[in-house]
Amino acid sequence: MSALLTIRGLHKRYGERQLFNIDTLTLDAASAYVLTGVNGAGKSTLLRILAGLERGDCDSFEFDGKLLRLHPYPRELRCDIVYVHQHPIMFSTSVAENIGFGLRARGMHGAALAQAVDRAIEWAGMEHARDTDPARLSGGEKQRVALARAKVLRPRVLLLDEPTANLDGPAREQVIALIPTLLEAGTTVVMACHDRDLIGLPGVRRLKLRDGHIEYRPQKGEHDETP
Ligand SMILES: Nc1ncnc2c1ncn2[C@@H]1O[C@H](COP(=O)(O)OP(=O)(O)OP(=O)(O)O)[C@@H](O)[C@H]1O
Repeated sequence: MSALLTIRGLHKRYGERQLFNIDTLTLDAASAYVLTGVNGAGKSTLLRILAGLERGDCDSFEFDGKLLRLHPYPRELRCDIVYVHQHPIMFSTSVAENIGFGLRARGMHGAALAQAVDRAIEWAGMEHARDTDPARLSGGEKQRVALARAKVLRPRVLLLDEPTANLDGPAREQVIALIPTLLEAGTTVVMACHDRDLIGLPGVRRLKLRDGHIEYRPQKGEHDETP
């Protein structure tokens, strides 16, 4: 496995409070991780820093073999690293428009755009709501549209912030079922979560944010049983 992203000395402060000071964070290409930690440990903040949505400082930052700065955040990384919020915000247009928005912004149009949107809608199982205003969707459907909207951009890294939070029953299971297909596409996926079913997905490695540091944990079921 080769490292896609390596950050050394990643630190974040809010005023006097040091939220974390991570020696080394390494994400391999085409790999899946869960990021666990107690409420307030800084999981969302870490993902948002990696996506350039929040400022973080570090000693060195390497992505795909290139040494980059974390701040100001490199423009080209916005295509490669995509963050999906646990309560995604969408335009009050249609599911199809929302999924196509990022591709249009990148210059795709015509048949290629229509085909990519169709495939993403099918992948998310949202054919029934293609022309529906996302405001009318259930929480699980919104999350699936948000995943499709991110996947269609074909990022190298997808950062999912509590993708199953506030979902239960079939809605939760449908979202969990989509995750392995993201991995098959060769994307590196990092999921901040407390969901044992996500943590237990085959091949998913565990990172735990504790006391401001990252602990690399064995995969579920391999060496220990701690959550
Ligand atoms: N803009 C901000 N200013 C000051 N403190 C902040 C700010 N944003 C987040 N925090 C604090 O940083 C800490 C980490 O927040 P974060 O949302 O990253 O944690 P988390 O591990 O994702 O928590 P949860 O599991 O509850 O979602 C929290 O104590 C939060 O209150």
